[in-house]
Amino acid sequence: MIKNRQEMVQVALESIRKKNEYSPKVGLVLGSGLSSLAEEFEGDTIPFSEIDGYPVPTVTGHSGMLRLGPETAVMAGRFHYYEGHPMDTVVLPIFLLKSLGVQTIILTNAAGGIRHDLAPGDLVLLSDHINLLGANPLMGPNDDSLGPRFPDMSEVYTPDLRRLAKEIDPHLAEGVYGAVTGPSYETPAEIRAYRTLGIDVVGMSTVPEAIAARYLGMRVCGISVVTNKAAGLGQGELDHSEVVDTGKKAEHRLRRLLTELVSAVRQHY
Ligand SMILES: O=P(O)(O)O[C@H]1O[C@H](CO)[C@@H](O)[C@H]1O
Ligand code: HPA
Repeated sequence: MIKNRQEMVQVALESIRKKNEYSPKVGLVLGSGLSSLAEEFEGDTIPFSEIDGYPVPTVTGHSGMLRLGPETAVMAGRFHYYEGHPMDTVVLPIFLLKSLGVQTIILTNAAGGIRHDLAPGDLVLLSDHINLLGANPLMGPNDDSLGPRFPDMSEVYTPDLRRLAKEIDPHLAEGVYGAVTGPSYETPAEIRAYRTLGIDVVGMSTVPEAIAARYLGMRVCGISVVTNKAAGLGQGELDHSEVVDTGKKAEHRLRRLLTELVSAVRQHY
């Protein structure tokens, strides 16, 4: 299985290297409705369809492009477990970013707000996560040359990066992200249960990527855009088109945070 993943990385890397030779140190993954933020970062745009062996996102709001430049590699779109991908594919972008030279990764997502003070449009800096996916991307044989069999997860979201983000946006909320499989949204009873577990925002991504990135020794920053109040807390039904629309509306504040965070990271490390 591991060989398979590393082969996938190698094949993808070779096709990218035919297009350019950049080795940026900062990587970003853009969640639902956030793909157009890729244009903020300098680089060549490589559609996922031109990366050998790479899948194409099936979810609206994920454009499916890599923007690869001298300073940043931006994945505009991601692969979710609920799309039917194996975990190896869900975290393929993270292994690929690592092989491109990325040392610091900023993971963004759209999420439902569970904590009462969180409203649609708010940004939440992730302080920690709870994995409710029932799977871990590191299951299977371990390649000790990449990372340890039992990687520590006591500080997944690098404190230094959280401090830098709070300096840029002092009003940034912080919270715990809970990852569920989806694709059905949660029931109100599940949301009440997740609140008692200590989950502040809920979504269907990010955690496998964060685990893989820590395993590979990267610094990790996670940022959720609250696109809706979680099930049972707001009015009406949840709808992915509203998630995408609200994500787009929050782009202005996120744009500033991401661009300034990237420059702070470049100065800091
Ligand atoms: O986490 P991202 O990719 O931003 O997407 C979020 O939005 C979708 C649900 O509306 C789910 O895929 C959820 O995880
Ligand atoms: O309410 C939600 N639940 C799960 N995933 C989500 N992604 C955006 N909003 C949500």
